[in-house]
Amino acid sequence: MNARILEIEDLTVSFDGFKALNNLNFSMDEGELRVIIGPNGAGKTTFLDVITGKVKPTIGQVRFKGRNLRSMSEHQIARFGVGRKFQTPRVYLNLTPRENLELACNRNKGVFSTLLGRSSVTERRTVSGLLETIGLVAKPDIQAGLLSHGEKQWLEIGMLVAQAPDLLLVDEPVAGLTDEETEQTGELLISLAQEHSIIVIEHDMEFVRQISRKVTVLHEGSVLYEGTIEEVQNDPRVIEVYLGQQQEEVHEAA
Ligand SMILES: Nc1ncnc2c1ncn2[C@@H]1O[C@H](COP(=O)(O)OP(=O)(O)OP(=O)(O)O)[C@@H](O)[C@H]1O
Repeated sequence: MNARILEIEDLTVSFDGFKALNNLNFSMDEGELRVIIGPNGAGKTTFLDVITGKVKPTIGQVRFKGRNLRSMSEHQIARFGVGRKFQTPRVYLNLTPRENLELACNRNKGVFSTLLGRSSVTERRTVSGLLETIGLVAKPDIQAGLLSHGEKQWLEIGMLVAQAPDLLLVDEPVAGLTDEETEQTGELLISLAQEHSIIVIEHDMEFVRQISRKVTVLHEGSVLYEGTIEEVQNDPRVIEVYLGQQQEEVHEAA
């Protein structure tokens, strides 16, 4: 059995008395690719905020690699192995994909020395490996601003991977992507899951079906249900609070 990478016990986060997370319990093993779904306001973003240290638990604890994160700053937690990908890509648009990845590989060595100096052979090999992983071998030297939205997302994922995080948190990676880009993003995350533990928050159920092994459903700040995608889709409570509403939205939009 794999070791636990993340263990969350009795976690409550209150904002002025309102419980965004309410006595939440959660755990995942090393090497898992876990998808988290749930209606708007369920607490998904707050859940990621607590893992990265942006928000501290009001009650309860988050243990990552066996260590309670309470006393650690956001920066320390990032260095300890938690990488986070936000919804909007945060890449340097005026630099090329190769330069963006070089910066990420050298983040600890200082930005200016990287821009001015030559990268070492090892770093170049790492960068070319990353370009291959994220499917940008054909476009290493164009301005990142000219990449499609999906390609920018992959570039940012590559920049996170360059930091070799143990746990990768990915917030709605396929919002606004084409069907083809969505599928390629799924393939990328599945391939990364061989070396990293990954949590993905997503609303796109087609995408969830593509990538997921185990799905956690959040509702009103707690775990409502956990299971395979088939189990989740057939659970009456999940249908009532989330999937049923999604169906209605699709019909209304049609
Ligand atoms: N800083 C804050 N102060 C007060 N309330 C907050 C704060 N952050 C989040 N909340 C509230 O906590 C609840 C959970 O919010 P959260 O953003 O975590 O949900 P979510 O599941 O990510 O929703 P969405 O899918 O819409 O992004 C919401 O009701 C939100 O209004």
